[in-house]
Parts: sequence; structure tokens; C-alpha cells
Amino acid sequence: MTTADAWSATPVTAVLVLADGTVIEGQGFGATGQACAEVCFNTAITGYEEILTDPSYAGQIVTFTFPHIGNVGTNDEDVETVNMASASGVRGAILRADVTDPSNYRSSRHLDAWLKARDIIGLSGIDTRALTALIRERGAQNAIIAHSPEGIFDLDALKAAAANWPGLVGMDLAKDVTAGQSFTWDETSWVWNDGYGQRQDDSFHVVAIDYGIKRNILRLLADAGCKVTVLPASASAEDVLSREPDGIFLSNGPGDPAATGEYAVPVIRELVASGLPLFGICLGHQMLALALGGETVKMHQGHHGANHPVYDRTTGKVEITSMNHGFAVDAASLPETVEETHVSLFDGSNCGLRISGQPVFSVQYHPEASPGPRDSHYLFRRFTNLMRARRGDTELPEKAAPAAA
Ligand SMILES: NC(=O)CC[C@H](N)C(=O)O
Repeated sequence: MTTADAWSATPVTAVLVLADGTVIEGQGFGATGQACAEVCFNTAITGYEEILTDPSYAGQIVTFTFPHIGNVGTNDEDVETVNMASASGVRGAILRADVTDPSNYRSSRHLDAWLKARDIIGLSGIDTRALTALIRERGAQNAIIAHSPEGIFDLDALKAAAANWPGLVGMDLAKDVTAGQSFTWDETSWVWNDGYGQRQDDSFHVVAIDYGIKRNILRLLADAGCKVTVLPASASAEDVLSREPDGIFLSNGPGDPAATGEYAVPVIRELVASGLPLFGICLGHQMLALALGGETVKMHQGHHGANHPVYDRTTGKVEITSMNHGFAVDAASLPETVEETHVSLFDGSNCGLRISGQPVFSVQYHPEASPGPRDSHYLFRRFTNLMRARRGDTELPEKAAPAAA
């Protein structure tokens, strides 16, 4: 496949080399050097900064199907990693058009400089539609991205590196992105005020285990009335329970959920046995399924975007969701005590579960969005309602009242 075209009739300064030897040439931006990872595509039209700072993308290179990326620059507020300067996430960004100068009042930095500072390699000027079609056909690809301003590439070495990269199956990356120490969080959201913007109830204490947690999850937990203690991925059940939480949260994160089987999954099993309300998102959902005796599988191309329809079997409603996952829970593997609550309307894959008769539930998608639609914010209220019920308080409506004008 050759991708140099009229759009990018300039010297080749970056390449993407797939494990099968395919070489895709374009222009480099951001960091220089090279990085092996899995290439996926994301169909979201907005929110590139949130996507590029979602720790769940560690070990991956994101191809944006939307052609204009970078035109609103970057800022400090839209960063999703808890550690603002963290470089341990996405390995590369692939764009159709070259990054233009930012034009937005919130911008404080050009995407190019911002990527450099975060050690993320950029490749632009390629036919992203062709690459997306290739991934759809053959599945997410192992690859190497390389940026050399001098345009010097050892293609044989790059091909060998891409072919030898082991791939995400079996790779535990949560341990690389988790915060090294515990911290507390009580900052509410400021961008979205959909009625949860004011703290509803200060008295819930939630312990969140950080496998690569996103800021907006923490903000929405705070909006829903929780004071959050965040513990590293290595936390034991005793570490969690000794904080006397009202509820437990399992975060999103990168890598293969099954690769966390030696440390996180047994801890989650013990936490489920505690009987406390428990809520999991994405990697947290997958690890909960494993803890309950289910299995996870690698998907063909994964789900990465901000317009994925999901059916909530418990209410009969459809919500449009943000997604970012390459593994999925095999619903058929779940034991009878576990109910499938949500399914993808794109491919029928599992998108949620709960334990019958126990305050434990999780979803595969990202209800905190960031970027994406707000349809699923109700799940944070569903979580606090489980904590309310446990202490005998009346439950609050899941749908927030519209924000005052
Ligand atoms: N966003 C996430 O938590 C991703 C979970 C997991 N790493 C996957 O790709 O399926």
C-alpha cells in the first residue's frame, strides 16, 4: 500500500510499518524515535486530547478517522491522565491532515509541541481511510511507528521489530500506568453541569482502584457525592477494606485483562465477597467478569469511538456511548448468578453485567465519556443509589434534573 499522494507531496519523515511488512509513508510530527504498538482506529470527531491522554491506550497507536486533528490545540483542562505530565499512554497518533496552528480560546499549546513533550510520535498525511479499511478487514495490527526528521529509516529493522512485537494478548500494562501511591480526590466537574454538577451528598467514601483511571471518572464520582480514595493497582483487599469504604470502584486501563489475573482478579473476588456496592468500568468490568468466573476474548478490531449504541436490558433504553476497548467479556462464559445488563447494538457484544441480588455491576463502555455523549452519566447515580440503599436512604432519580439556565 502506498499512501503518498497529492495531499502530502512532501518528503517522508515518518513511517508506519505493519507486522506483515506493509510500509505506510507520511510526515512526522510530535516526538521523534520509534515505538512498537497495536494500531487501532478511533472514529470520534471531537476530543483528541482526551483520547491521547486516556491511559487505556498504552501499547496502542491511534488512527483518527476524523481528518482534522489538532486545530483547537491543547490545554491543561482536557488531560485525562491523573498525572498531568504522564507519558505512559498512547504510543502514536496517525492523522490524515497535517496539524494546523491552533485556533481556540482554550488552547495553550500546539498539538505538535504537546506531543513532543509527552513523547508521543505523530504521523500525518496518510490515507487514514485505507488504513481503517485494512484494520476492519484484517483486525487491529501490530506495528512500529517511526519518526526521523532526516527521513532515514532502516526498513528491514523496522519490519523485524514490528513482526517480533508480542502484541497486546497477555500483556499487563495496568501496572505501568497506575499511580505509584494513594491519593484522595474531591474535585467536581466544571465543564458539564447536567444537574450532578453540585455535590449531592458528601458522605460517601469510595475507594477506587487505579488501573489507569481517567480524571473524568473521578470528577463524576465527586459530582455524584463521593469522596474518593484512589489506591494503586497492586492494592490488596485488606488495603481497600481497611479504608472502610461505602463503595468500591474498579477503573478502566490498558492491556489484556487476563494478564492481571495474578494480582488484581483475586483481589476483586475478595472485594465482591465483602458485599459492598461495587462499580467497574471497561478494564474494571472485564476483570470483574474474570473474578466471577467468566472469560475475556480479544476482539477483531475493537470499539474506539464516541457514537456506539448500547441497549440497557434493565430499562429497555438505548444510550449512545463512548468506547475504547480491544478485549471483551464473553457473555456465554458468565455464570448463572451473573446477568448481562447491556449489549452493543453494533455487534451484540457484552457491554455490562450485574450480580443478581448483590450491589455489584459494571459496564464495558465509558459512561464518563470525555470525549463523548453524556447519556450514560446515570450509572454514577446508580452506584450511589446502591450505597444509599445499603444505609437505608431513599434512592434518588437516575436522570438528573436539567441544569438551570
Ligand atoms: N478502556 C479500557 O479500560 C480498555 C480495557 C482493555 N485494555 C481493552 O482494550 O479492552
